[in-house]
Amino acid sequence: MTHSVEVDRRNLLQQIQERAIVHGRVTLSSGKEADWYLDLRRITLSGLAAPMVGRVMLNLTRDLAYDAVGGLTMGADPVATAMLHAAAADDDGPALDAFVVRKQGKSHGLQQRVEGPSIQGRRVLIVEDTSTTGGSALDAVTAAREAGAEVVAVAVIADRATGAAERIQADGGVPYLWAYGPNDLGIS
Ligand SMILES: O=P(O)(O)OC[C@H]1O[C@H](OP(=O)(O)OP(=O)(O)O)[C@H](O)[C@@H]1O
Ligand SMILES: O=C(O)c1cc(=O)[nH]c(=O)[nH]1
Repeated sequence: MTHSVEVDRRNLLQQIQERAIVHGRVTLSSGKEADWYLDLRRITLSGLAAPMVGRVMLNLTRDLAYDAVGGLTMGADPVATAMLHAAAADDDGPALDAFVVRKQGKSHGLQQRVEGPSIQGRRVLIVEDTSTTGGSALDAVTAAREAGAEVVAVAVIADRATGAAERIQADGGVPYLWAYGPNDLGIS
């Protein structure tokens, strides 16, 4: 089956608006306070929406050359695997591996921080479900570089327009792409 990028983008946005936006006072990962929250796990772990996430994120990053995708567990994990499956479903496109960056290195087993097929010497994309300060994505950028990868960019489903773009570009030295911003989501 072929999928229209515009239809996917529209349908995914509708899913996010209907199911993931939560209004109310919340404390964020960074310790900052906010008046709204995006629970994108309701989207990336949805059987209906996850395939759209994969296709929209592949399309968003179509001009970049990379062959593995991952980020800081756990928000990034279903984004990366959605992209892996979307790439696998496309007979014309190249295969894509996924990887998981642990929040801390493991102290037993192989004691790795980055799990999955080796990313050493490979061009990789760092993903997130959403970014606020960009700190989680930057943590993953650093871990991927320490594992020997070349990071080509960071891409997120939804950006909150709270400084992540500037920080990732300045401190990470890579482009930052997002599929939807607050205006798209209807939040200001
Ligand atoms: O840009 P930042 O300020 O780093 O915030 C964004 C991060 O916050 C959320 O994860 P959270 O830390 O809640 O952990 P989780 O992925 O384990 O749910 C989200 O999935 C991002 O990883
Ligand atoms: O900054 C965060 O922690 C954060 C913001 C948001 O909207 N959604 C989320 O899962 N985390």
